[in-house]
Formats: sequence, C-alpha cells, structure tokens
Amino acid sequence: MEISNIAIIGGGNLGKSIANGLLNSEFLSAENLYVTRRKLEKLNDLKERGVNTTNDNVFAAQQANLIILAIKPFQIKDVLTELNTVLDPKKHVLVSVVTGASLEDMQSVVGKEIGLFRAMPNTAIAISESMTCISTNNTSPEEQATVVDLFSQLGKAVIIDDSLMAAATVLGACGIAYAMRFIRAASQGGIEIGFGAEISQLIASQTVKGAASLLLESGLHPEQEIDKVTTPQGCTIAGLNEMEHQGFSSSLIKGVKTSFNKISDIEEDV
Ligand SMILES: NC(=O)C1=CN([C@@H]2O[C@H](COP(=O)(O)OP(=O)(O)OC[C@H]3O[C@@H](n4cnc5c(N)ncnc54)[C@H](O)[C@@H]3O)[C@@H](O)[C@H]2O)C=CC1
Ligand SMILES: O=C(O)[C@@H]1CCC=N1
Repeated sequence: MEISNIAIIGGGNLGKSIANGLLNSEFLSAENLYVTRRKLEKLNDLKERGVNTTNDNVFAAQQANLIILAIKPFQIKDVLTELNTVLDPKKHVLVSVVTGASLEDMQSVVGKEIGLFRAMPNTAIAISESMTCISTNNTSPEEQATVVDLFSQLGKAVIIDDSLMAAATVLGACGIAYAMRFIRAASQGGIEIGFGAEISQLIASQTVKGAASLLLESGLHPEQEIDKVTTPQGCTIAGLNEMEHQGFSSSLIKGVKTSFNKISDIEEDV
C-alpha cells in the first residue's frame, strides 16, 4: 500500500504531535498532509509549515488514503458517522489513536470492509521517539507493513493483540507522564543537594535517557544494570533501599493499575 496523502482528524495535542513528527521525519511533505480542527486558528503553526488545515473532516478524508483519528473518545462515533459518507474500502485505511475505542466499536459504525487499525503512540512522537503499539483485525500484511513503517519513522512500533491495547495505553502513552514525574522529583532532589533548577533538570533528564538507552541497546534486565552501579556499602544502594522502604516500586505499580482500571470508564464514553 502506498500512502498518497494523510488526513489527521483532530489536531489537538496528539494530532499535532503526529503531524510535527511526520514532517520532521520527512515521511511526507507538508502539502500531502491535511489536519482538521474546529478552531482552525489553533492550527496556524502547522499552516505556516505548509500543511493543509481545515475544519471540514469530510473534505480532508476525501483528499487522503490514510486517515488518522485523533479526537476524544466521546467524539469518535459522531466523527466516524460523518466520515462514513465518503469512506471507500478500496481507497481508505483508518488508524485510530483514540483511547478506549475498540476495533469492534469502530466497525459498528464504518463496517468491516474498511481497513482499520488502532495505534497507541505517545507524545514523544513529535520528536520521533514514540513507542507505538498497533492492533488490527481486518487488514492485509501489506497494509500492516505500511502502518508499522509509518510509526517506525516516529520511534518504535509493534503490532499487538487488540485485547492488550488498554495495557499499551497505560504503559506507553500514560508512561510518558510517569517518567516526567520521575524526572521532576529527581530534579527537585537535585536542587536540595546543591544544583540550580536548570542544571538539575538537565542531569536528571540525560540520566534517564542514558538508562533507557542502556536497556534498549543491551536488552538486559534493569537489575543487571543496577548491579553495576551499586557499590557494596555505597550510596546508591542506600538511596535505592530507602526509596523502596518509602514504596517507590509499589506506588508505581499501583499507579499503573489505577490508570488501567480508569480506562474502563473511558470505554463507557465511546
Ligand atoms: N495526549 C496523549 O498523550 C495521548 C492521547 N491519546 C488519545 O488521543 C486522542 C486525542 O487526545 P489529545 O490530543 O490529548 O486531545 P485533544 O483534546 O488535545 O485533541 C482533540 C482535538 O480534536 C478536536 N476536535 C474535536 N471534535 C472535532 C471534530 N468533530 N472534528 C475535528 N476535530 C475535532 C479538538 O478541537 C481537539 O483539538 C484521545 O482519544 C486520547 O485519549 C492517545 C495516546 C496518547
Ligand atoms: O490520559 C488519557 O486519558 C490519554 C490516554 C493516554 C494518554 N492520554
């Protein structure tokens, strides 16, 4: 499948991040990208980059053969109903990044003929460092390769079973926020022990980036890397153990499970 034009329906936080990521990675040129939003002036930054911006979803869908839905969960059925008037199974593939909307939910509006994907990226897609989990149940290997290729330009992409999409939303998409909180807390600790705010944040951020890169490159378990840092009777193990006494891992695991349980509320909004 060759992508001619892409339409992003809903140019909010995530829709704009995807648009900027696609442009920055040179996956497609601005004139091949259509982004919609009701308040058009909020898309002026994209318009200045040469992107086609409009508040006409149907028009944007007609220009594209790959449509990315990036609206809120409660809006998806109305927007799909609107698009359904022009959707053509021979031309269009739909990719939804909407939380809590299953493939079956979408197929109840657009039918089973249209090639349908769910993708769960995170906001690091704006700098091509997303982790994107993708699911589908009615597309060809060629269409799947195209969609994985698109999101691989914007970070790492894997196909998973649709039943795991809620878990992927929590670990990957919400996960960016959890990691930011870790960086903020580490920076605040850094200020208490002597650094100014700016350099403290730099040290904390680059350290997290280095830790993630070590695991991604080596494939080792985090504890194997931790063993290399923890000098016997040293300061690292003392701090780590105090964090665990205060519930560090436990609070993170409980937070992940709370986010996961919240998704069922969002699913009810669809
Ligand atoms: N923000 C994130 O990190 C992630 C968000 N998601 C999901 O992506 C979706 C979008 O999230 P955000 O970008 O954060 O929300 P957002 O509220 O920033 O963006 C939604 C955009 O859609 C526009 N919109 C609403 N109705 C429309 C319509 N009828 N036609 C065209 N545009 C319309 C709104 O004006 C808004 O700009 C949600 O379903 C969210 O759950 C998924 C993964 C990560
Ligand atoms: O918080 C939310 O509901 C959305 C889904 C994943 C990231 N943001």
